[in-house]
Amino acid sequence: KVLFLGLDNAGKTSLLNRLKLGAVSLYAPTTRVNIEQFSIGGIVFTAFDVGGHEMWRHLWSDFYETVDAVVFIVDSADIGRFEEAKEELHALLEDPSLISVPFLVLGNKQDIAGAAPLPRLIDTLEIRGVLGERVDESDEELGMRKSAVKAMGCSVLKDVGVEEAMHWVCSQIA
Ligand SMILES: Nc1nc2c(ncn2[C@@H]2O[C@H](COP(=O)(O)OP(=O)(O)OP(=O)(O)O)[C@@H](O)[C@H]2O)c(=O)[nH]1
Ligand SMILES: [Mg+2]
Repeated sequence: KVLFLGLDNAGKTSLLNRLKLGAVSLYAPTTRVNIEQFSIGGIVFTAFDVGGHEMWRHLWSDFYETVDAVVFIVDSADIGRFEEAKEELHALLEDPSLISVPFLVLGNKQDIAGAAPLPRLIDTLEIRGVLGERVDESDEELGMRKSAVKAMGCSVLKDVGVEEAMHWVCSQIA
């Protein structure tokens, strides 16, 4: 079970359809949640794609208990919303019920000219200190994590980096 989270317009529903159907089209903003199944590398995934609009974010926590991985998707070109994305991401990383859940931070929309490259995204989201298999216990804020955190870039639209991203997720839950 994998949970797709991130701000509205980040590309969660596009990723879901890329993985399930191998194609993307245009989707209305998600209201509540889409749940779909697909299989990758012999693993059957149930993906929960929860609406990213502020109106739906209170639903995110309904899924924390059941998930094996979180994919947090960021629109790498929407620089004006990095602060908001950072706040939501850090709240998730610090949530006690997600402490043993691996996180993939996915810098989507790398195809857009002017999109923040991955290293810049990592710095802006202030996640350099949590990346890795296991977090340094001395990190005061985020040092409680017991699972891996990884950051990768991709373009769901162009289908670049998506397979690699899901490989990493598979490696964490298999
Ligand atoms: N250029 C570009 N656009 C993308 C990419 N992925 C998604 N988009 C576009 O981003 C917009 C939002 O995509 P959605 O998948 O609907 O976003 P969402 O995260 O599900 O948004 P909510 O349902 O509101 O939470 C759409 O116009 C997509 O076509 C990408 O890799 N590159
Ligand atoms: Mg959506």
